[in-house]
Amino acid sequence: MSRSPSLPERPHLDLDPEMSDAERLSALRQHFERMVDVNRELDQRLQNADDRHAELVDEVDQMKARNEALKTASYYIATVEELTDDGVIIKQHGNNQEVLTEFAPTLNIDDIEPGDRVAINDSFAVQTVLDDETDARAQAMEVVESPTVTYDDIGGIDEQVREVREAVEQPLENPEMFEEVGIDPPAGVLLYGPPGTGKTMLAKAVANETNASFIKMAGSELVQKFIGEGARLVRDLFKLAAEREPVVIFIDEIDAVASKRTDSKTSGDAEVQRTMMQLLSEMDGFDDRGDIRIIAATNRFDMLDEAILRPGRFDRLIEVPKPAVEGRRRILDIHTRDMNVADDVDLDSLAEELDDYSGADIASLTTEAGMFAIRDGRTEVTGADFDAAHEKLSNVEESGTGPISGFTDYQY
Ligand SMILES: Nc1ncnc2c1ncn2[C@@H]1O[C@H](COP(=O)(O)OP(=O)(O)OP(=O)(O)O)[C@@H](O)[C@H]1O
Repeated sequence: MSRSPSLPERPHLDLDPEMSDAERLSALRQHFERMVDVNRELDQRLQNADDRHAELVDEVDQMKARNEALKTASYYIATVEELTDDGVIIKQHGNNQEVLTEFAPTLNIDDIEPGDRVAINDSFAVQTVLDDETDARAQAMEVVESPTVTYDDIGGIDEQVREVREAVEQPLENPEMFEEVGIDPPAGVLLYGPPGTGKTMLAKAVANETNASFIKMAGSELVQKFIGEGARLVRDLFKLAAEREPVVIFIDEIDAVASKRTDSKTSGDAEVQRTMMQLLSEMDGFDDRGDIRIIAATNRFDMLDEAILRPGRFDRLIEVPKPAVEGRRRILDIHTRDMNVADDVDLDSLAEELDDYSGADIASLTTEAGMFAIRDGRTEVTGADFDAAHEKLSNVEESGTGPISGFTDYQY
């Protein structure tokens, strides 16, 4: 803060008793003029201080207004259910409480429809209609117009690729076949198996090969990140899919929203249940959804609620295991095809050694081997680099500190 400048010096009147009257008069006149100057300066300063005071009062008023606005801005979020003659029925997010309430007079009732998200104050009166949910949607869903993964990028799970193609590709490309034969195509495909075995890749590759868009939603995020919004986001997911046909919907970690019912009645469980019920109801209305195929994935098959496995829902189960030795060899091929690999690298014996490695582990191994070469200032990756990478990843396994996905014991 700046200090105010010191006050002007008070003029001093020095009258010598020896002075003549004329000299005295002149001294008094000069003194008077100096006093007038000081007075003028003080006046000016007073004026400045008044101006500054007015400015500060203005600032305080603005801060008060902003503070008020901030206080009243802590609204709750609700969804409009129905507009009635007696008022509007809203449902609060989080606790699902239904309330008959009214709109703030500033809102135009004609702009509001059932399904709109609104902000409500402490007395439940609707204050604002919120924008479309595109933000939450964008955060909760990964949308890829045309994924680039192809079946050639996936190794060691040929049988699974074939099954997924049959269940997902056929209904998208030859729907008339199913009509002629008189059967419904599988509604949903559930891929289950340990992490990092290529489940996501498989879903992306199918979308790519059928020129479909790919929309991914992670079950865990629905219940952890978007608390209270899971059911709505599931509804949005299917709405968005309908806008983008043909499309492959991929729900990763479906166990997070579709695990067996527990006895506890905590609100968290209730929220998960609501999300699952929404998913089931969307899937049940699937017949007339046209070019939408749905694939889910889980590492925890044992946890799944049987309700989601009923016919018409996820009725095609495909296990995606860790690759056997030939699969590992193929995955090594895939992940080294763009690498500058030295002649001494023996991928056959490496594949033998990588027992229990998932596809993702093999991808990490090749990257790690490349890093060893780079650290050494080489552009060619040698057998020793692969050995060093293997040893490093095995140490990670022993210390149990991951990132290696395949080394955790998952029950599936
Ligand atoms: N079968 C495979 N062939 C080639 N690469 C693979 C294979 N499986 C995994 N990978 C590699 O591992 C990465 C992760 O695989 P992906 O995300 O498909 O596994 P996931 O089974 O979906 O895992 P999670 O269950 O953890 O979601 C891929 O991007 C790829 O580099």
